[in-house]
Amino acid sequence: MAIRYEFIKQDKQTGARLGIVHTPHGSFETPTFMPVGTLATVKTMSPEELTELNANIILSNTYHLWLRPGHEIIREAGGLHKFMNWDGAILTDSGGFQVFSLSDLRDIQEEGVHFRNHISGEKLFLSPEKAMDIQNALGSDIMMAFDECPPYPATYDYMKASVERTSRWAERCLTAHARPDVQGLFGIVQGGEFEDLRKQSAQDLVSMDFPGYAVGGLSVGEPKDVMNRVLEFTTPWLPQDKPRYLMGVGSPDSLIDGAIRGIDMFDCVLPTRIARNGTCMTSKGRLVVRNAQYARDFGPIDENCDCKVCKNYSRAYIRHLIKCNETFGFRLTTYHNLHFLIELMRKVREAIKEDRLGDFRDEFFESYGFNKP
Ligand SMILES: CO[C@@H]1O[C@H](CNc2nc3cc4c(=O)[nH]c(N)nc4cc3[nH]2)[C@H]2OC(C)(C)O[C@@H]12
Ligand SMILES: [Zn+2]
Repeated sequence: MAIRYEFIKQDKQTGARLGIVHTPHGSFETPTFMPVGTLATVKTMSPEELTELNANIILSNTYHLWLRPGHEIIREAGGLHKFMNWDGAILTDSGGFQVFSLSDLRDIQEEGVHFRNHISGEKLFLSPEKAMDIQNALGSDIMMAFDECPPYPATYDYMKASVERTSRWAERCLTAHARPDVQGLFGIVQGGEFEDLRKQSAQDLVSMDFPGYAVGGLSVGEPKDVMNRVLEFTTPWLPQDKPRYLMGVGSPDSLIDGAIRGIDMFDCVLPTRIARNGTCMTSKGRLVVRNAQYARDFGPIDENCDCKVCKNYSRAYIRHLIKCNETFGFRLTTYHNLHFLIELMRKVREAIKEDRLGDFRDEFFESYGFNKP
């Protein structure tokens, strides 16, 4: 079996679950946060540092690797694990979202999507079969079905037609899947904020019996209360014995609120992206370390953090590096932000074990400043 989910327990205070996902490249406890490595690298981090951070699964991307360096090169290299020297688990997104978020001149047909390469401008075509061929070449442990992530907001009629096409595309992905023995394929639930369409999408995909399910079409600009409401009426339609993955979600409050609503896996570019402009996540909220107020601050980014960055480097030093555009500065803020989110998910799992995730949420939100009006 490529991917197997082991349900361990549900938190008594909330809908959060403790589980383990087993993959051909190792097992990991859930809920978990997955660092994003779009171009076969989690920007500025080495595989050894990712292991040191206890990152056991990372993301990469069909669309981006198809364009550069080309999936055939990665196939010849022996697959993505070998190419990037990463022996943990890898999940690849299918390109569905990237085509819609990065490219213009999109023409969506039943067969697939015609669009323009966002780098060279050349015309390209991506279909369920092509997306599966690329992911088969990459050899990721978890592959995503090729779907449409509709723009937010979208009309009911547009969303209904899109959900029905995404379900037909999911069927085609299952047919085109070459290695179900070593690669797990997740279906992606769509439907926007329409409860009946989310139910229809989930039921369509569950009837195809995927080894795992993603909730797509969120973190696309909708307010957080809309995301939370959509999760509340979507996750109950997903099987308890399969992993649930909320795509593109990464702020600390959304991770906790997603876990509370039954989500097991999360990914987002947020921690690594904001690190590269000198913004850090801390137990007291965001800290923009490049700001002048930290020029003579010789304390750590976060005095409640035990990461090697907070143990060995000061805000003043990191601010200096960032201001001088020194790569090492971005490595320090990235390492700390990834540690912060990975450590946050460890605390969430601990709270589930002790049936107190609701209390943990209140304490964390208070400290981080989310409850401030
Ligand atoms: C907060 O970071 C911004 O928000 C985007 C992440 N939000 C997101 N929602 C997603 C939905 C889907 C989906 O429905 N289907 C497939 N296949 N993949 C998806 C990937 C997704 N990622 C980041 O993407 C950009 C770079 C636009 O800004 C970031
Ligand atoms: Zn730290």
